Amino acid sequence: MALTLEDVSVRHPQASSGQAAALQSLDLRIAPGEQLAVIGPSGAGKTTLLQLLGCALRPATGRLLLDGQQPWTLSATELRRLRAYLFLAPQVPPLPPRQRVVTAVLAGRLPAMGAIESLISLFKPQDIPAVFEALERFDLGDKLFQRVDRLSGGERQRVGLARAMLAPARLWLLDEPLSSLDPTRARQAVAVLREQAQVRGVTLVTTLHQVEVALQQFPRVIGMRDGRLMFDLPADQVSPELLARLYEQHEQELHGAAPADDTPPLAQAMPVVMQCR
Ligand SMILES: Nc1ncnc2c1ncn2[C@@H]1O[C@H](COP(=O)(O)OP(=O)(O)OP(=O)(O)O)[C@@H](O)[C@H]1O
Repeated sequence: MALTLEDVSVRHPQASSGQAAALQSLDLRIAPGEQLAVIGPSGAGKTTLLQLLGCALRPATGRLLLDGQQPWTLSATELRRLRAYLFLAPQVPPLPPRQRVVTAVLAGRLPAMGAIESLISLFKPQDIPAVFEALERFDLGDKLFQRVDRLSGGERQRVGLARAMLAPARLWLLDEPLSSLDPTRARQAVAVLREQAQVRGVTLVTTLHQVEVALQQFPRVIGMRDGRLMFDLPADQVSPELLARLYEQHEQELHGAAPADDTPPLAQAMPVVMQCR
């Protein structure tokens, strides 16, 4: 899927009137099948950018084009059809705690299913081999029939990523997909995601706090700060000076520490958006 942003600004509906726009005058072009990482300090607008691309938030000004179409000018039916091709994975996957892993992963297929098929899938999982294969890619084949609430945070996050393998999407938007993974698992997960995106011709945009992973494993890296694009470069052209400027006054985030998060634990565990419909 091709993505174009022309002078786009975005405001969160809940933002106070004095609050600056979360995205400001963004111009961006992403070709079909491209893979890129978005980095920047906490509050830079990375998640907002994914929400915009996933049609969860609409531009306040400017134009967003997905495969040449302006989603917000489409009819409700056409928008729903377009959203079926978008896979937006939040940092904390919204997995129902009592659900079996197999059902949770199959939920990735829901946008391609009719109502009756969806219901059947909920009670009698279909195509278990495809789910097993998806889980195996993330080293989770033995968790197929495990309950979601018996998984560790890292396992849950990988189940959320395995969902992408079942989704009929042409655009994967992954928000901090590695935040609960150790460095080895993180690298493996990125390798799987990149390989599978390439095989399927899927465009892949991911936000990352791990700057090293972004630079070493992605061909194109976007640096954001204060809702603006600071740079958009091939990874090998992102210099230490650029990074120092991007993370000025947030140096601990550049050097691997997760940003301080004062969100209460319950709110962190709340589901956000997995599939835009
Ligand atoms: N629901 C919301 N209502 C109002 N303002 C919001 C909302 N979500 C985010 N913002 C604001 O929008 C700006 C961008 O936030 P965003 O979550 O996109 O940043 P981020 O780069 O993803 O940060 P982090 O790395 O901490 O996840 C911030 O100033 C933030 O306070």
